[in-house]
Amino acid sequence: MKVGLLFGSFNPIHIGHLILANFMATNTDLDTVWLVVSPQNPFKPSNTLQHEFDRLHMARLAIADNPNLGVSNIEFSMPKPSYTIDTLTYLQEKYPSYEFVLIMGEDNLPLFPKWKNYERILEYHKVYVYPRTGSITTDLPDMPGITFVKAPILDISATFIRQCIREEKSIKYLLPDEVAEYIKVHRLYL
Ligand SMILES: Nc1ncnc2c1ncn2[C@@H]1O[C@H](COP(=O)(O)OP(=O)(O)OP(=O)(O)O)[C@@H](O)[C@H]1O
Ligand SMILES: O=C(O)c1ccc[n+]([C@@H]2O[C@H](COP(=O)([O-])O)[C@@H](O)[C@H]2O)c1
Repeated sequence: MKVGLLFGSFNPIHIGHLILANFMATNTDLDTVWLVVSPQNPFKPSNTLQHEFDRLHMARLAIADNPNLGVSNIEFSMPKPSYTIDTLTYLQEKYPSYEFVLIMGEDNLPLFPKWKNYERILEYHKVYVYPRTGSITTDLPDMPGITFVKAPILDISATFIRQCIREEKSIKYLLPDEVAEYIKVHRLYL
């Protein structure tokens, strides 16, 4: 089984993540895509970060009706911040017969050479990159094993959604209704 792993803060999950993950699961050689919710990205401040259990719950709500996608909370029981190489190693030990492919949006690529043991990630795993606006991917070191997937560009981000909520603007259609309702009921991101 070939499993794509989309690591992210999902703060909150939005249709960009969902279209990306579904596209990878249905238009590439991947059998399924798991969204791995990271408690703490080593490179991101935590001041705007919603509690990890809220982010996990929203991710589960968002993919509930999609058999192509799964959600993993594997990093919740691992040391923080969440280093992807450690999670990949752990998952590979847990599921030795699976092939794990790392999925990322193009915006993550310029900083990828600064990730913990990124060369080891490339040695053991393929990486599929989804295009994203505003990403500068020139002057990167030669990174074999990276595939750029041709797919529709989705100009949407969690930052924009958090800003809409703060400014009391509508977030309808930017994320699934169930997630919007959860955010409203629990008064998140205000
Ligand atoms: N619209 C998008 N197009 C392509 N990739 C995306 C998009 N949104 C998120 N991703 C990718 O999904 C993964 C998780 O992203 P993340 O949870 O940080 O979302 P985000 O919208 O970038 O959040 P934020 O705005 O808070 O930085 C990353 O690899 C990111 O590049
Ligand atoms: O392993 C690393 O050194 C590393 C450095 C930066 C980011 N990451 C991971 O990349 C993922 C993308 O994060 P985010 O916040 O952009 O959704 C998230 O799972 C982080 O833990 C991992």
